[in-house]
Amino acid sequence: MSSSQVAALEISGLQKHYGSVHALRGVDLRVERGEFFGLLGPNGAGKSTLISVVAGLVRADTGSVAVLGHDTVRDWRAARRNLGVVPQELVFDPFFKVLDMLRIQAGYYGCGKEVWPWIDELLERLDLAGKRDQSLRSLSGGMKRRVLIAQALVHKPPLVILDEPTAGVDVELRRTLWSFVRDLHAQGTTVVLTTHYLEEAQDLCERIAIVDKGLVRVVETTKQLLGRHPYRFLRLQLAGGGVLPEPLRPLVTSEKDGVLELKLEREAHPIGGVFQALSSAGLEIGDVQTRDPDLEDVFLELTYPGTHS
Ligand SMILES: Nc1ncnc2c1ncn2[C@@H]1O[C@H](COP(=O)(O)OP(=O)(O)OP(=O)(O)O)[C@@H](O)[C@H]1O
Repeated sequence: MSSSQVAALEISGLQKHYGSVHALRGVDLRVERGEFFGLLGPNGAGKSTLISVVAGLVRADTGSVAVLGHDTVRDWRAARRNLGVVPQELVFDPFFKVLDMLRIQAGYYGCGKEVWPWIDELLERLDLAGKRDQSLRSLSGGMKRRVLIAQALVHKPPLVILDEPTAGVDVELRRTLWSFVRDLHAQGTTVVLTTHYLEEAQDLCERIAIVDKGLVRVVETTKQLLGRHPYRFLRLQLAGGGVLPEPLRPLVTSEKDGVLELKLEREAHPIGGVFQALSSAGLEIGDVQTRDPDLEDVFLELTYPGTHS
């Protein structure tokens, strides 16, 4: 990955106020071409505002955005041609038929009949082929969401931004969508994803930015993020019950059906020490498991430090 090449997305010094709410406080972010990039953050962090600015739907107070080197204000046409955004909200004319709407949408990007086979492929891949002649208002919420995804891709943009694409959708659509997005990515499309399903982000994204209170707090590879977590978790069941010795009690994060989960600092609390303390207290271990932190643990630690104990 060379920083001398044109980035898929380059965001510099972005600030946005809504009245007295300072939604973006100077966001800098660079997404390289070909990346599968995650944008995570708690509710109200500013992710949707950021995406709306990139999409040209909201104007920033200061700062700039470039899509494949095209400034989204000065060179908005080229920027928009290179970008496909799947928004959270469903926005389209309910009286259009699915196929007509997609062809019209392609026309907005200056694309004609040459993309019709691609539109057919989109309908096929998103399991919409049987709905092509139905009006949008007659579709279920899940089907509408599929159309929204197709709509963002009609012009084959090299950068695709998906804002919470799986919020409230069923397992089948989630699977269809991810298999399709993985294929797009494998063919060279840059993908930026926001999701509250951290498991999805952990599985899919190569690099992740965590946004909080209008600022990018961390940008790291998913592997680095997971590795930076200073804890590991130990689940144990005591054979015949018993009470944990005093020094171990503050480490317990949960207790359910006789299974205790302890959060151990890697350096300060080696697992051997825990076993020794149990044995000195005359306690016998029935069952034991360790768990490395997942993205959810890291996320909570970074965005709500101290509250995740
Ligand atoms: N149109 C608007 N008018 C006023 N305030 C807004 C508007 N849109 C967003 N905000 C505020 O800006 C801040 C950032 O909101 P934003 O929707 O960008 O966050 P988010 O990270 O996308 O949250 P979520 O995960 O809940 O979608 C919040 O305090 C929100 O209330």
